[in-house]
Amino acid sequence: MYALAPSILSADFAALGEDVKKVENAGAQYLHIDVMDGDFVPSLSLGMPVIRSIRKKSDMVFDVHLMMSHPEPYIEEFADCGADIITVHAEACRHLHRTLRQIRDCNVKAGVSLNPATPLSVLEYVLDQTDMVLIMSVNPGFGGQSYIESSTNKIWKLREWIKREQLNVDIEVDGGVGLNNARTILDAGANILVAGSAVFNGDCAANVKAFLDILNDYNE
Ligand SMILES: O=C(CO)[C@@H](O)[C@H](O)COP(=O)(O)O
Repeated sequence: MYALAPSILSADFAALGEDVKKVENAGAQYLHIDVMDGDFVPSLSLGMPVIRSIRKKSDMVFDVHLMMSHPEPYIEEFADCGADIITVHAEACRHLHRTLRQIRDCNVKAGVSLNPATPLSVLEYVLDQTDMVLIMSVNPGFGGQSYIESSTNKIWKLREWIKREQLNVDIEVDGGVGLNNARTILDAGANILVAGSAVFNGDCAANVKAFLDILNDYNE
């Protein structure tokens, strides 16, 4: 399954509910929600009350990306807010294996994210406990950055590994994803594209449709 996950970090926060409806009505399947703590990343974004509010307005898959140091005490509450997938950073968890179990115990899919400098090897003993790997293709914290080219090779290697082990793990890519590089990223083996500025800058319905046209070629 191939999907688009518009990142609300680039939405208009004064009209967030409307922006969410726009991308949902245009056919986006996932909604990427970045939670930033000002410690793991040098920025702050939004938290549980916002997620609860938009959950009432949307049936999309809520893909909650915790860019937080030590997220463990908050997992249950994010699940209760309506997250369908909770992704934590390998770099931010003291006991990653335990945290992934904790997420799955909430009946939510468990994702692991890797910063650009983090090697795939940190996944060696947790890949079979993981529903999705989120490859950060920018250093996390801000929208509108340029795609780091070495991410493509990382995606290839991870897809080969998942195939070799016959696992069912999604690969999501986040940062600098646009219509210009979407096919390269999908060809490398990703199946979920996060896009912030490439969706919300300009006509979001038309932008979503342009991404879905590409993704549909892979869904066939
Ligand atoms: O996690 C992040 C940034 O840290 C992202 O989800 C951004 O929101 C992606 O923005 P673009 O690079 O697509 O503008």
